[in-house]
Amino acid sequence: MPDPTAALSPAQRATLDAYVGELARVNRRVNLVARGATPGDLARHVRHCLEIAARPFPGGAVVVDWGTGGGLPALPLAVAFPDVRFVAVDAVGKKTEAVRLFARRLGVENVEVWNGRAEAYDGPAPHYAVSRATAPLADLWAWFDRVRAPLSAPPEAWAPGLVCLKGGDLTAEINGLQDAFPSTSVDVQEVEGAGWDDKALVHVV
Ligand SMILES: C[S@@+](CC[C@H](N)C(=O)[O-])C[C@H]1O[C@@H](n2cnc3c(N)ncnc32)[C@H](O)[C@@H]1O
Repeated sequence: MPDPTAALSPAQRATLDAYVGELARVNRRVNLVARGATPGDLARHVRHCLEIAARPFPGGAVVVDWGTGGGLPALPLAVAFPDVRFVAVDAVGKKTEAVRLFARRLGVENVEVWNGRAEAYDGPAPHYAVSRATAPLADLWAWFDRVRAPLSAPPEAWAPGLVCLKGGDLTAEINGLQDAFPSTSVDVQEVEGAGWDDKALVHVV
């Protein structure tokens, strides 16, 4: 797949660099990304999340990030798509507070946070869900399907649905999804990993 950062402006790159600095600083006291992650590791996490930018989200769309942790992938995507509204969801208040702080410090105005379990989400109705390293596909889809709003997207954009980064053997996960939701269809593309296992970009509609 092409370099997901190629289309970013110098200002967007600078914001992402500043985000890596903020993540590194706060990760020392709040466990946002793997303990001991270096700034180089964190930059690879950010780049990995931008694989989701392979296709755009339409302007004005609402995208929910299930289990955002320190803002991954919501914050890098909010920088890449400034006219899309991202809602970063996490059950852990310290994490959503950190994401709120990052967004304020970086001047990223199109990401908001929702603290609580995804099963109980009652924030803005999403047209899309994104996620990385949070839950099996069947859970991610169930959370999204309960609250989703319809949207007609242009052909170059992601078709409304779930776009997530996954690793390992996906066969059991896809079977579990399609047992629970037989009308879903799944597309899997291999993407560059970043030294760990999350090498598939999975799109569910
Ligand atoms: C392994 S971390 C991944 C964080 C981030 N997506 C990343 O790629 O760095 C999983 C996150 O999902 C959150 N989480 C897990 N289950 C959740 C649920 N049902 N509702 C909300 N957040 C959840 C956890 O609190 C944790 O922050």
